[in-house]
Amino acid sequence: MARITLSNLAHSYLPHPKGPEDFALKQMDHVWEDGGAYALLGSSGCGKTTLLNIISGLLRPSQGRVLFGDRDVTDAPTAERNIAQVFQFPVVYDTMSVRDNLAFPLRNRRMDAAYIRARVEAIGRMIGMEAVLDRKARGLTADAKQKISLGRGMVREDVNAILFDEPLTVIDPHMKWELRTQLKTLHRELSHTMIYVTHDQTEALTFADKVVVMYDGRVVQMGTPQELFETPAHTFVGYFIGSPGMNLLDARIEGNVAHVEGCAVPLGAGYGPVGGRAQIGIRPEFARLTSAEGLPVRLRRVEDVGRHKIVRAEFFGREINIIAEEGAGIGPDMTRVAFRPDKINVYSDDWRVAPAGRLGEAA
Ligand SMILES: Nc1ncnc2c1ncn2[C@@H]1O[C@H](COP(=O)(O)OP(=O)(O)OP(=O)(O)O)[C@@H](O)[C@H]1O
Repeated sequence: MARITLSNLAHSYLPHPKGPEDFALKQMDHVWEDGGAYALLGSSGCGKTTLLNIISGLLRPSQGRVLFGDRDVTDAPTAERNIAQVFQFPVVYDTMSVRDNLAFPLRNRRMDAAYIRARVEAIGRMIGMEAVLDRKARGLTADAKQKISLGRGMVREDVNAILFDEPLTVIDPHMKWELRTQLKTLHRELSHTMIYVTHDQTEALTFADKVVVMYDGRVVQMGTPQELFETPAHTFVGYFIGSPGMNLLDARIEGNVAHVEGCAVPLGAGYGPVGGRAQIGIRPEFARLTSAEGLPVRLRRVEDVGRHKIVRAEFFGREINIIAEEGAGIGPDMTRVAFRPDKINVYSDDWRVAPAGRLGEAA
């Protein structure tokens, strides 16, 4: 197992890139700590697969170095990197039994037969296929075949890292939850470095200890699910994570007050001058409808989604979402929305601005 360092890395698929827009991965430095469970989260086309393929050696970066521990592997082929990779669609040998498919990476490395038998049975149990180990893979559903691919990715205990590229796309929703939980358990048992690529925030937040969010070829934040929720470093993180995402409003910041369309919104901290496009960001969970204080809004609709309600309101042509308790009464006089000051984040040109000091603290 190894710590993986990406140093001064960038990648363009073009032979002669002219500017940043020609790079699928913009210049980055990033470290994946040994034994971490990471999710790599971002929307389609942001560079997740490119990054994964550079780590596994399927792709050589056009700039920068890849280190496993202290070893520079930038030019090392995939086979030398000791990486297991699970792809979006199943890769199984149809003519082999489930057992032989699972045993394949171990037999390749000439492991002891008794060890292979025990290990394959343990993995078979983990993916819920112990009863069909001796069946041929041919004729199994796509779902079952993908479970074999997952099992094969995890069968070796001696790999540097396991990379999963949207591995649950073809798995049915119930099994998805179960496999994700099992992957997490397996991570705790084996402490492999695992990098799990997904564009699904639920998958990312339930699997990973640290979520790496990518946007437009860059890592915009690495953090725990709680950090991504409470202090999104970039407006994309605020918008992409959460359901609905963070509310963003253009503002002028003056110390501990944000001025939004002529209304003063108290902030939980003081700020120095905020340049560029200034915005405040507030999660719908920390906004509430009131009749007396806050920004004047027009209620558009209320969606009952089980444990809570999502209130869609409008403020000067922009949507503001509010999450209200299931039993909350929403009367016709509730035409204002107030924010929890300590939960408001401030952004300058999409990047979070650190407060100069919390209220009540020395700045
Ligand atoms: N082989 C390639 N040749 C040229 N451009 C490519 C190639 N592979 C990817 N790209 C481009 O690089 C950018 C990043 O693609 P990548 O597949 O890494 O994104 P992704 O985040 O994994 O997306 P998805 O979730 O859709 O797989 C995209 O603009 C894509 O069109």
